[in-house]
Amino acid sequence: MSLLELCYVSKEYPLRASRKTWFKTNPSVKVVKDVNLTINKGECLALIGESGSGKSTLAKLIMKLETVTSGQILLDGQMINGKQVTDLTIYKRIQLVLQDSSTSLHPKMHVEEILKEPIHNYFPEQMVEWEEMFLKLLKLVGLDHSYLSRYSHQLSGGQKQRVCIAKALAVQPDLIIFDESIASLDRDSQASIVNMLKHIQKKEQISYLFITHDLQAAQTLCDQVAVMYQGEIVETFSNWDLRQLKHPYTRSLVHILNKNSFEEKTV
Ligand SMILES: Nc1ncnc2c1ncn2[C@@H]1O[C@H](COP(=O)(O)OP(=O)(O)OP(=O)(O)O)[C@@H](O)[C@H]1O
Repeated sequence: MSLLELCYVSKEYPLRASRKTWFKTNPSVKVVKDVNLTINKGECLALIGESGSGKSTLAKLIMKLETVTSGQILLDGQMINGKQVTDLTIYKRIQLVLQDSSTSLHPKMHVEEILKEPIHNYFPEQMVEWEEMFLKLLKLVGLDHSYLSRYSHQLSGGQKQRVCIAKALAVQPDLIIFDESIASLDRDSQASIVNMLKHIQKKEQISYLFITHDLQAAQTLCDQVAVMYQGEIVETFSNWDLRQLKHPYTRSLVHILNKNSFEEKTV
């Protein structure tokens, strides 16, 4: 059953920031082109593609951080890219975890306050049980209660990402978008967070849109992969068999992944 559907979604940016007049329109560039994409309930979809192919723009369009030029974004069949839907309604159902957690964590708030904020905003009636909720959230992301009193500068990169994930989970969303959320971490932290996300997804039945350059992580975590190339979704697949992939760009990516894992095994 589909949770999020993108129907012919496009985004154009003006090439220059000049003013439009009656005799002249600004030239624009289309960075997302008629994208059709579905994320089912409880599914994890990876979005891969070369730098500049439009992946983050797509995430921003879903989160209403950018306006759609044309097309529709539907959540449970309801259009969410119109003016009538408030940002709060969207953020209650969809959360975004970015690569650079330092921008998402207030430097003067300790972890307890960071986690309290979404619970206070979205579930004020549950504030009485907040202590229990914090501990559950921290446990889900592999941290213990001793982290509640720490400030973000007292956390490692991996721990900061875990707190950001806990903050997103506090809202009890249906979908979490991870935009290169583990890219800045070392290999061990990446593997550990990918395993943790897999565990959380199975336990909480949340859907993920996992934007990444890391094909190995996508293979471990995701049920389906969508490939973006120059603003278009050129292929969607669930079988990593090179012979079944059609687009040359996907084939070259998977070929490199297979070669690297063969070399790792033979070292
Ligand atoms: N506000 C903007 N104004 C004009 N062009 C923009 C704007 N934001 C993004 N772009 C352009 O849109 C294209 C897609 O950018 P986007 O950040 O979505 O790519 P991406 O696939 O996420 O890349 P990466 O993997 O490097 O993060 C790029 O060519 C970028 O320069």
